[in-house]
Amino acid sequence: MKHIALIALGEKTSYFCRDQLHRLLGNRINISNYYAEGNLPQRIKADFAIFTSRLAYQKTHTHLSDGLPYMISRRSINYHEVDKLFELPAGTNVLLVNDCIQSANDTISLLQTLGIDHLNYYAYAPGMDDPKMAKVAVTPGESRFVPPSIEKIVDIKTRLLDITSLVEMLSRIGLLTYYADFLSAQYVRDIIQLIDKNQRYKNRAAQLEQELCRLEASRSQKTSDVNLQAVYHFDDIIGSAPALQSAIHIAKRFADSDSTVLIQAQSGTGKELMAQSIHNASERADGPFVAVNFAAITETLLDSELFGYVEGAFTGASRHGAIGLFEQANHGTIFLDEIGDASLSFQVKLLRVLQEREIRRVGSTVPIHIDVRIIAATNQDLKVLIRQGRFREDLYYRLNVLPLTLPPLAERKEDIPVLVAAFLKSFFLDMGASEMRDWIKEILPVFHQYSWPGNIRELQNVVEYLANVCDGRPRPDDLPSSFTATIASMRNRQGGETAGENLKKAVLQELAIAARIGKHLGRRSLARNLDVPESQIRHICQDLVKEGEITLKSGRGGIQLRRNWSEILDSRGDIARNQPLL
Ligand SMILES: Nc1ncnc2c1ncn2[C@@H]1O[C@H](COP(=O)(O)OP(=O)(O)OP(=O)(O)O)[C@@H](O)[C@H]1O
Repeated sequence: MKHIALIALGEKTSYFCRDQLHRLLGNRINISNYYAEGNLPQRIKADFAIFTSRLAYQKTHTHLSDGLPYMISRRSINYHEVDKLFELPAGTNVLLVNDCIQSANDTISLLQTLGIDHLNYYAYAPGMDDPKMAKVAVTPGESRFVPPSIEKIVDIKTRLLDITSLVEMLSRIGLLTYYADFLSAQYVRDIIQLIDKNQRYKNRAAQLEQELCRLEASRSQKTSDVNLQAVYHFDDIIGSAPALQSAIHIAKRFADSDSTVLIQAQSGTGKELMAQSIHNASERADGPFVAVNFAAITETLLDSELFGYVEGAFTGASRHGAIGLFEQANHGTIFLDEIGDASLSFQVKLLRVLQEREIRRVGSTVPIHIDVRIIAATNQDLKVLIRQGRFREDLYYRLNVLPLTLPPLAERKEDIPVLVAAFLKSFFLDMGASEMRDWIKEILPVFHQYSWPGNIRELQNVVEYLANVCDGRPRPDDLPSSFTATIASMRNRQGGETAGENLKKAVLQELAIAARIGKHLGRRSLARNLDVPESQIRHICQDLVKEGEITLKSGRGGIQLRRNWSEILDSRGDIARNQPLL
């Protein structure tokens, strides 16, 4: 697996861009993210390094290990956020605020290139005089630099790594053809969504679609290079929890069959891992395994991606046409991931393919028979989508022939140590078993308490994060901020338990001190002496009865010590020391 070091100036950008890479490239590339202000190791080791800005490069490049190839990424605006700008009236003066003047000017050029040119932009960076030209500031995540005269801030959030830089990076690490379709789809979808926001830009959308076609055409010329292999086997699935073992047992039975499988499980639980394992244990193991992610492919591309197209099917199409993913999966397995995200119109087409086992290339009426095993997966509840009218019931029944569910990590926490050990092994090749036990010691109780919404993928990321930021054994406070609430509630509970124990001791000592002078105390006197509510004293007394320390009788002298007062006072701890004797 290729290992990329992503290096930013600040922590926020570092995590933001890392998430962008994860979203675009999935988990087949190992990404370690660093930032100049914080977690830089002495020597950054990886297959390739990408800096998020020239400034990040200038401040950190001395940490690169010798000969490590690198590039400085260009940055692009965040298409999901930029539609906020359409809400500003044409001709509005806006201060474009960024961390340095060059970045501010770059952002202005980018916005103008995208046709968002109905605003009058003035570049601004910290250290400059406030031009007092505008009441509105637009900033990509740098609102802390906005001058005080500004009345309204439009934050278009941290800038993304630019697509052309990502293409360059993938090309330099030899993975461009593998990711080309994914990248083009994601990129073009974002831009088209942006442009759809405003009627004014519809003409440009048409142009972009032609860009889209060119990308598609160049991608399809290279489809023979696409990696069509499933790399995982059942033996790679780590964990002995009964719920997981029973899922593996069922999946192995499914591998013997050729029927359609529907895997329903939370995100990051190993659906693709399971799909690949089924394929590799099936009779189709020597055939291709093709994964299609419906959350990543734009509607415009879907038909040509899945069914292919013939010469002249659309502007920019390759002269020779191209085969689609269904045809590429012939004699193998197609993995339809995130099937819940497929549009209703595409669901109709899919249903037809499932029924007829035939496809037609875009621009052609000739049916092509395909011999493909289908494994679909989703982390959504398809029954709910059906009720909401977002998923076709007939397609659901076509897919749900062999249903498989995978347990979330929260339901198999006993597997956490072995998963952590496996993930650690990929960072510290020579780490022994006892070293691993030692490494996890202090954070394991937190891991057991945490809810793991991102499941195994999240655990994998957390281990990678700790392996990068901690020099020795990680402590709970080293964990990322998603763990803060869990750690706080564990500490509160511990605090509560200690407070309870202390109160018990204090009650016993009060009773012993009174007994020494022949007095008995009731609950009310104890509550008054110790300044706690009587209800709490009642609970404590019930606990002390269970522990055999006191007996409760009705009437005066109701609370009786079972041990001699001197024994209790002799063994008194810190609590009693400051309390006056009666
Ligand atoms: N039981 C397991 N043993 C080892 N690694 C696992 C296991 N389950 C998941 N993983 C790892 O966790 C990551 C997520 O797995 P995978 O992509 O298969 O999950 P998914 O359910 O398909 O996720 P998504 O719904 O987000 O597509 C991968 O890196 C995978 O190798």
